[in-house]
Amino acid sequence: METIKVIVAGPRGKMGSEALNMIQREQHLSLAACIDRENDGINVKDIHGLPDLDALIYTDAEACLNEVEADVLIDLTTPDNGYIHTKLALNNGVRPVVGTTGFTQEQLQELTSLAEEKQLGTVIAPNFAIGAVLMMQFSKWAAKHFPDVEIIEKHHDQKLDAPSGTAVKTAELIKEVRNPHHQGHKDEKETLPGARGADEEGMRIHSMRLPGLVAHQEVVFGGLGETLTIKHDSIHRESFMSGVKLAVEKAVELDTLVYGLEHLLD
Ligand SMILES: NC(=O)C1=CN([C@@H]2O[C@H](COP(=O)(O)OP(=O)(O)OC[C@H]3O[C@@H](n4cnc5c(N)ncnc54)[C@H](OP(=O)(O)O)[C@@H]3O)[C@@H](O)[C@H]2O)C=CC1
Ligand SMILES: O=C(O)C1=N[C@H](C(=O)O)C[C@H](O)C1
Repeated sequence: METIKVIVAGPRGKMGSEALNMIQREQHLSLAACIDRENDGINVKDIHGLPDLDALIYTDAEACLNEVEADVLIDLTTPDNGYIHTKLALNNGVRPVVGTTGFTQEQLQELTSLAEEKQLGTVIAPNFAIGAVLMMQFSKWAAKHFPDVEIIEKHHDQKLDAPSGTAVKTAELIKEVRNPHHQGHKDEKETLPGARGADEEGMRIHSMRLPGLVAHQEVVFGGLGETLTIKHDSIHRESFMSGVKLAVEKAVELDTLVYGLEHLLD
C-alpha cells in the first residue's frame, strides 16, 4: 500500500492526540503537518505530550493546506473551524476525513456539493467507533417494529455541541423508517422547560454532560408490555481510531462525500 500523507487539525485535542498516536503506529500513514492554534513553525516532536513525529505545526490553516503536499486532512477540532478546514481542504485538493461534529444540514449539503464538484473523496463520520455504528444500525432496524423511541446520549462536560453528532445521525436513520408522531400523553405539559428533551418529529433526544463520562448512548424503545434498550459505550478514545484509519484509507479511493462510517463497512 502506498504511503498516505496526512495533515491533522487539532493535534493537541483529546481526539487529535489519539489520531497522532494512530498515525505513528501505522506504517502506511505519515504525518505531513498539523494545524493548531499555537506554536507556528515548531516541530510536532518538540511539543511535550505529543508523539515523536516529524512535521511542522501551522497556525494558518489556509497556508498549510496550500503549501503542504498531503493526501488527507483529518479534522478533529470544533464545529466552526472544522467546517472552514473541510472547505479549505477540498479547495486545495486534499481529501477530508472529518470527525468534528455539530455541522448544520446546510453545511453538510454545501460540503457534499463541493466534494462532488472537486471529485475528492470525503468522509464525515459522526462516530468512528464500530460499536456505535452497529448501535445506530440496530436502532434503525428496531424502530421498524418499535416506533416509540427516545435517545439518551451522555458525554464528558467539555463537549461543545448538543445533541451529539451520533444522536443526530441515529435520529436521522430512525426517521427513515418511522412515521412522525407525538410520543407521550397528548395533554402532556412541561412544568420545567426542557424536561422532555429535544423533539425530533415526536422522538425525544436527551443530552447529559458530566465529568467522568467519555461517549455513551442509549436508544430506548417502548412497546406493549416491553421495552428494548440498545446501548453503546466508548470508554476510551482508542475506540474511534480503527474507524479513522479506515476512513483515511477509503478517502483516497473515493470521489464523493460519504456521511457515516456505515457506508465504508462491509
Ligand atoms: N467522529 C467521532 O468518532 C468523534 C468525534 N469527536 C468530535 O471531534 C471534535 C474534537 O473532539 P475532542 O478531541 O474531544 O475535543 P478537544 O477540545 O479535546 O480538541 C479540539 C482541539 O481542536 C483545537 N482547535 C480549535 N480550533 C482550532 C483551529 N482553528 N485550528 C486548529 N485547532 C483548533 C483545540 O485547541 P484549543 O485547545 O486551543 O481550543 C483543541 O486542541 C469534536 O467536534 C467532537 O464532537 C470526538 C470524539 C469522536
Ligand atoms: O465529543 C465527543 O466526545 C464525541 N463526539 C461525537 C458525537 O458528537 O457524537 C462522537 C462521540 O460520541 C464522542
